[in-house]
Amino acid sequence: MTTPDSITIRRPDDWHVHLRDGALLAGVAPHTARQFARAIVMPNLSPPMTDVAGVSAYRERIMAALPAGTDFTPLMTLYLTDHTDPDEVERGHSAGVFVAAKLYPAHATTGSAHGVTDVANIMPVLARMEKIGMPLLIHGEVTDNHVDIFDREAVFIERTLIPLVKALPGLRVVFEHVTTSEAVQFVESAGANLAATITPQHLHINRNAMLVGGIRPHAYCLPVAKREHHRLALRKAATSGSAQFFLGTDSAPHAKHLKEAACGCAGIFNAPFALESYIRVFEEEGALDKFEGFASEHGPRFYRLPLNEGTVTLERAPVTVPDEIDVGETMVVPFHAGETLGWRFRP
Ligand SMILES: NC(=O)N[C@@H](CC(=O)O)C(=O)O
Ligand SMILES: [Zn+2]
Ligand SMILES: [Zn+2]
Repeated sequence: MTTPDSITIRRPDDWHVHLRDGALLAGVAPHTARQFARAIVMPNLSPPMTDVAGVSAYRERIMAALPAGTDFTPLMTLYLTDHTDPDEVERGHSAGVFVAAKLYPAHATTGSAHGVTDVANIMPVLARMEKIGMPLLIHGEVTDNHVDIFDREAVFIERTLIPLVKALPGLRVVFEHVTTSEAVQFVESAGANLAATITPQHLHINRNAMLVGGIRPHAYCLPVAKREHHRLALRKAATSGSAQFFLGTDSAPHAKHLKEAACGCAGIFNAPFALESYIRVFEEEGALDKFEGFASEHGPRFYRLPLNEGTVTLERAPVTVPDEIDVGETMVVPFHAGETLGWRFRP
């Protein structure tokens, strides 16, 4: 229901999030569990989550880190390496331990050192995933030193995605955190087996936010924010009503001192005000009626999971995002730090 003062939607899910582990987990996970019924939890821990036992134990740690009575379901993922065994993938999927597997090109992003060096190495795994209907989630950037960092997503489409989709047309693929008009066009032209997640930061900022007036590490994530015309293409895709685009925050907290450093970490912590951030985009685009599809319907349909029961409400009210958030052991600077957003989340 949408009124001028509030909007109530089916409970949403976050289809791409980093909940971290160890000392950070208990400070980070409740922010996601407060807003979302379910979340696709990324496996790029140290060491990465590469087998059934590891993913299963991580799931237990997540549940143990949440306050008692929290109604939240982590949807776990497997981290693919050059050595992943197709039988292990199928075993974990049929046991319900992981719902999807994640392809990180080696050295593309945070925690990807053990990723895949060449997609050719995992073709038997991907063929098995196609057969059992298990989604493949992709960080879509090439890592070639000769390719400019702002072009790495577009080049990945040409070099890797197009051949992959051609070789395995039945494989269901989520192109994660898309940042370019090329990615939007590719997804739209690829058909129903392809979908994409879009983060709040890539809807709000272009690369100027990171580089004008000084270097701003808290606007740095991967894939890096691009030119304005790309941001506009992403806003159009997210608010279009197309079932191929859905919510995935890519909330990726790093300690403040690790971002404000000579070599700062990639990742933006947006979980605490994720829905407030997204809804502002839908409002600005005159597309509040498309918000529920993006946040609560397109994702579960692609993953072939039931839609959530229950609702959440966002009401118009000024909400100021704190400069820093204590996640237990350390402080993290959230996305929109110090800004006032126009909506308040009500569970
Ligand atoms: N998005 C990021 O900039 N960082 C993510 C990794 C990722 O999703 O690529 C992280 O784990 O920190
Ligand atoms: Zn990524
Ligand atoms: Zn991510």
